[in-house]
Amino acid sequence: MSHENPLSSATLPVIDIAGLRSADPTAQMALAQQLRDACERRGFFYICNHGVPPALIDDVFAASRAFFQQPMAAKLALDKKHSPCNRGYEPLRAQTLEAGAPPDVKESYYIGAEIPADDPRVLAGRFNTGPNQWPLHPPEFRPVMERYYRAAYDLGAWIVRGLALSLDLPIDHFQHYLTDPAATLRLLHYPPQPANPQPGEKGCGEHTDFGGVTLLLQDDIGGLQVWDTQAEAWIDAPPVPGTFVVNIGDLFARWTNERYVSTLHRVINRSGRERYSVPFFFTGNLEHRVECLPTCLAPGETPRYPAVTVEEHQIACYRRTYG
Ligand SMILES: O=C(O)CCC(=O)C(=O)O
Ligand SMILES: [Fe+2]
Repeated sequence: MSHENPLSSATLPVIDIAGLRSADPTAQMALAQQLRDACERRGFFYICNHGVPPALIDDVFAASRAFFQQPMAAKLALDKKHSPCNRGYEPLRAQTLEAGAPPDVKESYYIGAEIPADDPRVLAGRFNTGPNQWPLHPPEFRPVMERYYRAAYDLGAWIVRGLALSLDLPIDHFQHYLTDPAATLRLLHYPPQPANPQPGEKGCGEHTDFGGVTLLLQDDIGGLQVWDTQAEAWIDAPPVPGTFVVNIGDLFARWTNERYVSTLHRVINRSGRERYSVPFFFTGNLEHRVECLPTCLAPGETPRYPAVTVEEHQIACYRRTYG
């Protein structure tokens, strides 16, 4: 698929989510309304007042830069190929998010919940479940990423609760999905777009995200673009200090029968500088069965997707983008 259409000047909304955690039902419902509008429109928005300490976010970027700036041999010692559960370093051009396009010009590092090798779920071979690979350099990498993983998980769970309210469901509707989450923290590093790129070559090919919601931190470089179906154009999602970019993933499109859209996006780093970003893919309990929500099926409508477990869905998505 190729969309070389002009850029739209439209902007994505910034939603102040302080009310969500307030335990004030009026504030929560007002917020649910804003989330509903943003999710029905484009499935992409910014959030501010999210409660994740700025110093922690700075530490995440600093540790990520320090890791990627090491010699290749040090990074390859932690190659994700050594991990049965997809944890660790992935070199440039290892993943192809856009079918038919050249591989993505990004390197990355995968981190998940730390689950010991003798845990019954690991012994049973659950997808992406197990211990992390932790680099020795920089020394603060592990404590920083573990703190951030918890903070991002907590925030993601609040967004999912807000989405429940936005769909006229009880705030704890997704409680089973929120237990034992298979959430993935990924560090990304994009070198500048090559001077003579292959046709269709990009930092990150156009794709939708696999999970429930994605919480994205980006540095000040820019390059993220979101496809606007109505305008048939790409919208820039520029860096906005103090915010996360949040987007709906495929699981919410399935739950809502596409009332909430899992929107195409891509990254082209035309800045001439290095770009760093940090997506947190909030994927939830692998055993949870995802099927059309009763509040998303009008009389006479049929579900567009068969029921699927989170695990089955994740396995299919990884297979598709890793050949
Ligand atoms: O780097 C970014 O800004 C976006 C990355 C992304 O879309 C992804 O990893 O799924
Ligand atoms: Fe994405």
